[in-house]
Amino acid sequence: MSDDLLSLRQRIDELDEQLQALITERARLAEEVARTKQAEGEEVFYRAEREAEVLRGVMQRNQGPLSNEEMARLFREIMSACLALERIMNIAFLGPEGTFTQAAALKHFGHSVQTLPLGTIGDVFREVESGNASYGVVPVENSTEGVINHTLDEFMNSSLSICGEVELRIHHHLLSKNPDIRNIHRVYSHQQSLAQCRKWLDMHLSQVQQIDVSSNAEAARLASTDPESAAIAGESAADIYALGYLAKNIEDHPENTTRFLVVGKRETPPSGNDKTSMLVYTRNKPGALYTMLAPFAQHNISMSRIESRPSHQGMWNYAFFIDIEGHIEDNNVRQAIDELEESASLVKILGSYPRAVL
Ligand SMILES: C=C(O[C@@H]1C=C(C(=O)O)C=C[C@H]1O)C(=O)O
Repeated sequence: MSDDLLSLRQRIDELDEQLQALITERARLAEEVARTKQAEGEEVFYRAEREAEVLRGVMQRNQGPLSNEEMARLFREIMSACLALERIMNIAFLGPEGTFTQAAALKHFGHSVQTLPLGTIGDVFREVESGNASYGVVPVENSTEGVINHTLDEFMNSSLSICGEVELRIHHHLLSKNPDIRNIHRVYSHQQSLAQCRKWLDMHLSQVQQIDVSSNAEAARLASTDPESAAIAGESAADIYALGYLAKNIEDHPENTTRFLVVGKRETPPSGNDKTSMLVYTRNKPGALYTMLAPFAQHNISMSRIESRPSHQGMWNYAFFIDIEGHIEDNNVRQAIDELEESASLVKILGSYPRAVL
């Protein structure tokens, strides 16, 4: 080994030692925070708003060469490990193991949590409501396929609050036990993923049967038992079921992103850069939508999403899911909602939460 390389490695060793000592000191402080919370009778140890603030600080201070996201991801894991000293959290998600929802849960909470796979979006809500899981993670919209109605509908009857959002770039791969694409006769995947790879499938596997199954992870499991088949799924499913890659990143839109929501029992205080989601029921009368939206315009509040769903409460009533910028504790948001309550049949605040950092 050259002297140059040797001395560089010595410097790295010294830095690692310092880093490790600092991480240990940080972990001790987190333990002290836990004792303080306990002494103050606090039951909730996870603080979404504080974590968002820490991660934003990391990104603001970063000057490269690591990207902001890479640096924040490292701190994400340090915080996750520190929080696990206070309490190991159980995170319910739309399973099985290996779904994108699990990847979203780990992206948001880091890897020092326990993830609990559940069969349906409704089960995720029930498990958090009953207290068996601390938080739940469910998909809410995809940039190519649109909104996930099951999730929106659950909010109509649930008392849970949204306490976070996660955005995940979705990359689909063609995975199989078989090394030769010419031997593939069936492709398994969730119907949304088949739709997201439609052009690629038409071009490369137009003669092959497409089988729509309950999740991408289930597709990967099936492909692991059937060597004449392939699955369209993500990287974690490939790892879990030991499948090889026949083609990578086969999604039609490279910017394909899915947004997930984190639900819990606690309302989240302001983090300094927040969003608020609400459900607004209106009567079907002329100008209802216009009247509903006017307070947001008057108070200079940006709206990032509006979706309508049948309210299931009388044939002509609608429920609108609205996301705005700002926190319910901000004056302008509070005022706009007070005004909105005068015209709408019902306004249900689903939660104010930090805008996705990572
Ligand atoms: C240490 C705390 O508890 C948890 C751990 C955090 C951390 O490691 O920075 C931040 C927020 C909490 O989820 C805290 O509340 O400050």
